[in-house]
Amino acid sequence: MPERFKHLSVSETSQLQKTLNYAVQFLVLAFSYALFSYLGVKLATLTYNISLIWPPVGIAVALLLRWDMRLWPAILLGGIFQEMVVTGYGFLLSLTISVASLSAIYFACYLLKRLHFDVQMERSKDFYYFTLIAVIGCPLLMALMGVGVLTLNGVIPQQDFPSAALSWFLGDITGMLVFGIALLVFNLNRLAALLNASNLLVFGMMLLIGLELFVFEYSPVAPALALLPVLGLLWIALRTNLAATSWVVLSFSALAFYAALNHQGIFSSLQNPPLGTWFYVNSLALVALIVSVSAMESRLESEQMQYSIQSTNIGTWDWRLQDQRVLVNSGWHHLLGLSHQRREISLGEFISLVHPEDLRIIENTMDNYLNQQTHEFSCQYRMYHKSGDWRIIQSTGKIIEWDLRGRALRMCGTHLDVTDSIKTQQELTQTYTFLNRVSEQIPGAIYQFILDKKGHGHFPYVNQGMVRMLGVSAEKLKEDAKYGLTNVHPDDVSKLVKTILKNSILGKSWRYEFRVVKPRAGWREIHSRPHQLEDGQVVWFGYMTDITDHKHLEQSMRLVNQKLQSAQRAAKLGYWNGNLVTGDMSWSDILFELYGYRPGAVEASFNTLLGLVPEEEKQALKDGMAWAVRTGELNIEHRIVTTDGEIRWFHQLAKVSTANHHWFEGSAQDITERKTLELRFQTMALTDELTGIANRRAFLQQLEREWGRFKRKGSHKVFVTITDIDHFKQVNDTYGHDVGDKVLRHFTDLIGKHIRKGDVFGRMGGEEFALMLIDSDQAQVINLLEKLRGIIQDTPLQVTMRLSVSITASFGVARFNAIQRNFDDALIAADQALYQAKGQGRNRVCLESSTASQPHSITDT
Ligand SMILES: Nc1nc2c(ncn2[C@@H]2O[C@H](COP(=O)(O)OP(=O)(O)OP(=O)(O)O)[C@@H](O)[C@H]2O)c(=O)[nH]1
Repeated sequence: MPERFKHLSVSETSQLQKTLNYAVQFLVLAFSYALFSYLGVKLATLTYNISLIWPPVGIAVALLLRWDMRLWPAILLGGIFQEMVVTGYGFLLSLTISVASLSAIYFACYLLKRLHFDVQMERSKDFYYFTLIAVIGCPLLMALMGVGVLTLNGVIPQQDFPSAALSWFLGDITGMLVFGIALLVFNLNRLAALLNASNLLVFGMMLLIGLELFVFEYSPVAPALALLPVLGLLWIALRTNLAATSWVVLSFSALAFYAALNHQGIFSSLQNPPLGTWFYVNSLALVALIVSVSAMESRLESEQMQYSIQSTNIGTWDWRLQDQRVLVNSGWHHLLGLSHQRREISLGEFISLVHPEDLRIIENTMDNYLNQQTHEFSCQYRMYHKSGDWRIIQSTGKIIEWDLRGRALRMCGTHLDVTDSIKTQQELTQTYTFLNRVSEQIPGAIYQFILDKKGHGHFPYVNQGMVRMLGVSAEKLKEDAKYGLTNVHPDDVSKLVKTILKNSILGKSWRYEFRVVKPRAGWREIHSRPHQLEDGQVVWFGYMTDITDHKHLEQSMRLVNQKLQSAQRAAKLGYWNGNLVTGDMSWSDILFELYGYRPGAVEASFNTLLGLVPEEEKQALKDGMAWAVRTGELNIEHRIVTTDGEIRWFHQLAKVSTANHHWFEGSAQDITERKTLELRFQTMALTDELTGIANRRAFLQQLEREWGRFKRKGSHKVFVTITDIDHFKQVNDTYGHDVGDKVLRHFTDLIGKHIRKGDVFGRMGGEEFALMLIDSDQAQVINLLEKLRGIIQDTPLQVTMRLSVSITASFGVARFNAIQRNFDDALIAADQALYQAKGQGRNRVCLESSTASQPHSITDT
């Protein structure tokens, strides 16, 4: 419960409190039951201890109804006490009478509770229930049972049964009507509210009248005096409430009975004063209570009506047609900004406040009503407000009185200021129209879709776009969402329905594509998000677009892409882009494939690429990338080892696209085939085809490089040797050119096997070869050449089983030296030494003259 309503709530009571309450109430009920029994017997006993005033029943019923029905044992206890102690019956008889009384009392209370009886008795219905059940029914039952028990037990002779029962019945009626009701509706607040001057005056007068009842003996004016309390009580009943009336009735009755029983006052001269008093008091009480309840009920109703009208700011008017007066309430004045001074205005004044243009409307509406074409007068017209505005008033009324000729005498109605609500309505209509127009300009459709708990859907709102796209009228869509499926492609209907139901459960943003066959066959896309309403419905607000063109474009794009991919695959060309500083990259699918991966199987990055590159090339690739970052261009060839272990060549070409961010767009092409060919050509260009060793050009390139090195540092030792097979022409001539070729290969094989890796061996042409030896001493060189010479001489070529060919070779050696102008000079010097070796008989090694003083043979002859 909110904090501010806390004071309205009934505070919780603990079990102990409840028990204590019960105990106190029990004692009060038992005690008062016994006490008032005693008083009843003492005050108004007729015969057989039967009293004409029997308050205990009233007390018992009132307290059971007000407090707790479970208090019934207190009644039993009080009853037994009373019968035994006050009346003097035996225990069994007392118990029997008490049980009989209790059962009648309990039954009456139970019946009232079942009828939802309200103890405040604010409605006449409750008063009549109480009168019938508690005031008449219960006493009748009790009298019959109580007197019956006494008669059966011989306490009352049978012939006295009717009179005793009647007395008992009458006594209980007084107890219920006078005591019971007073106790039932007792309410201090309601009593306190009556303490004003006029009420106190009437109460005082009533007291005086009461005194008169027993002070004066019989007088001729007694009947007239007896009427005075009737008037006083009626005044109280009409002007006050039931609580006050019932207590005045109680006080007055007590006085009247006291007077009657003491044979005093105005009833003392009656033939049967107590019975006369009984009838007087009880009829007076009944009338006063009925009047009080009715007056209170209508007062409460009119108060409720009045407060309701006040709280709603409704103006009321009451038009008396005979003299053209109009009675209006404060709300009516308030609506027009007038201060409420006059309850009554003339019809002329009323009409003068109506907008002249609206008088005709009022006349027509009134005519229609008077001609019984409408069941009430209801129309809107403008009335002048004190602030200078015209307010729109909703006026509703009905004729409530006619004269004998059927002419209207009085018409009542209400005024309600509907200016603001009409303005709001107009604004809403304008906004709705505006939004509708705007929505028609949107290149799509917007809608509201609701799915109820039973799975039934409809579109409370669709714009014209929706009608165009689905080819179904807005009315049909509003009626049932199933019409929206009319033109959906048959293959897509069940999928669409399923996804709607699924989305209603998931409650997430939703996008779905489906096909329609009419009015423009193609694709539609819906976007929306569902909201679960409190009543279990799901509502979507969304939009729909025609994506047919987009779909066609997408399809052709896909086709182009497929072709492009095929072309790239054929060209072994992949694309990438990325930041060459951070190494973040993205690769095309083809590039993944070229690197040996499934697309997306690894993270596309520079590091992944680097991981594929052979160890010896990693640095070169890094350098290439760093160079690209500086220059904005990348052009590098490198190898990678694919996941299959295959070595492949790639050519990376890229240009920077966003310089600040080192963002490059590039391609990587697998150039393995071209590269292999290129390398083969390169090798061929520098290799002697017949022998497979370096050709003249390759040898001279190397020689030139070494010459450069020699020139840079003088200590560099380089020996150049020219060697030539002796009498090779004879070999050719004798065994043929093919054998000559084999001999040449045999010769190079022998030398190749015995030189170091760093030495360079090349064919200078024909049967002439050159050998460059680096970083060796002269002695080591001579030793090597001598060794080679010996091996050649001693290792004939086994051409066939029968034919072996022996050869010898001559060697001319020269060393790079400072006198030489270039490496050619060294070659010439070596050639001269060879020439000398040939001249000295061949199969020998000769050193050129600058190395020795004269070219001289090293070989022992
Ligand atoms: N089979 C074969 N013979 C070649 C090739 N190139 C050159 N020749 C031959 O080598 C021979 C060289 O002969 P010569 O220059 O007269 O020298 P030689 O016969 O070796 O005599 P000396 O050098 O003086 O000992 C010629 O007969 C050339 O035809 C070749 O590639 N294959």
